[in-house]
Amino acid sequence: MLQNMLPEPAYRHGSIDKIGVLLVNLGTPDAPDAKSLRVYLKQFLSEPRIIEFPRWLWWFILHGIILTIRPAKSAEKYAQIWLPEGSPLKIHTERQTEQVAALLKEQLGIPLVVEYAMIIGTPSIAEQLQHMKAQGCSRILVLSLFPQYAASSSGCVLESVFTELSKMRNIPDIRTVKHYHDHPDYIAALAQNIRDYWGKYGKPNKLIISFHGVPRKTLEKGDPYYCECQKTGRLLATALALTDDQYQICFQSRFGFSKWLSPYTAEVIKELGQQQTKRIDVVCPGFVADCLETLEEIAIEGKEIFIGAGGGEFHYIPSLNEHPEWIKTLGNIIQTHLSGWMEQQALEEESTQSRARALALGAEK
Ligand SMILES: C=CC1=C(C)c2cc3[nH]c(cc4nc(cc5[nH]c(cc1n2)c(C)c5CCC(=O)O)C(CCC(=O)O)=C4C)c(C)c3C=C
Ligand SMILES: [Fe+2]
Ligand SMILES: [Fe+2]
Repeated sequence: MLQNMLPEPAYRHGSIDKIGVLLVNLGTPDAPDAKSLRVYLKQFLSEPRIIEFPRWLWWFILHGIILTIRPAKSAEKYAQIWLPEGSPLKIHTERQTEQVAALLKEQLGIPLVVEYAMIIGTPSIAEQLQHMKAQGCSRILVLSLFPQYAASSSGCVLESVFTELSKMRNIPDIRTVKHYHDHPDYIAALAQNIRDYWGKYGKPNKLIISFHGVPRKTLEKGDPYYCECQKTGRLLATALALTDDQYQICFQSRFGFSKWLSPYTAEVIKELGQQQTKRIDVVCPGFVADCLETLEEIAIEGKEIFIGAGGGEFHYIPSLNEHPEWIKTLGNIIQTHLSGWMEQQALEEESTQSRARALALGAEK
């Protein structure tokens, strides 16, 4: 449909094309207030890959109930974790992007354009793809920052990317990373982060490995998310040499009344509290940046549940954030997926330079 194509920057002969890397995370509200939360939740909960429910019925539930109650309640939660510089999710994603860009520049010696985008809110995937094209990127690698693939997380990233590409006249070469749940470097970074924590604060009686939940129905419909979470959890426990009774995998953040993946983190924590467990540590390997779901739901609410039920010490182990092993891992995953492109880029640069030299010689004569 030609008339729907987006305007294109003018084609320039002989310009050196660049390679771009786009890191994508979920997105976060602009401020911890009810107005910003309303905008954020409306966009989030209108996404068909997040809410698989008949559209017309959902429209009434969303506008009639959820968007009248939830924004104020969620804003109060966000206010408890908001940093002076802004939302933790955004701050960590920005820092990860800057740090991996610096690492790749040092390792590869050729300039890459490294940006981040969000599924919900800003900067959007659409605007960042356009921005990268405007900077001359003719090859773009999109890395979904969710380690485990779910239709509602990495699936959303891929759909947004392909929708935006479908509107372009001059479509860049594109590569995508949909998951890396069992990548040895990711598992090693998670294990190192935990060992660093235990080195400072000692070890718990049990390690709770908690992932964001999704509706149970999605597993029955073929979503690999549950199995990928189990595999990450198992590999992590093996890397830490934990026995079966020293760890438990569970799922948090249930939304609504339908069955979600289980066991539910809140119930597991409560039971361990009731059994008067001396100490539990919770880690959330599905979130590579700390956010509302880790800092509020686990570190604040989870702690209240455990202590309230009679448990002893509760520790939340921070996400990978800017851990050096994680930045190295990101760099390694990116480099693996750029294979072939780097060599092509070097050849193109060489031929553009020799053409420029030949033209300059011709002009001298
Ligand atoms: C309503 C259904 C939801 C599905 C399905 C879902 C999947 C899903 N989400 C993440 C990661 C994050 N979710 C975050 C917040 C959040 N999640 C939902 C609902 C669903 N998520 C809501 C309504 C919210 C908003 C907060 C609230 O009102 O409770 C966040 C935190 C964002 C932040 O700003 O800090 C993350 C990250 C994954 C990985 C996932 C599927 C696997
Ligand atoms: Fe979520
Ligand atoms: Fe939550």
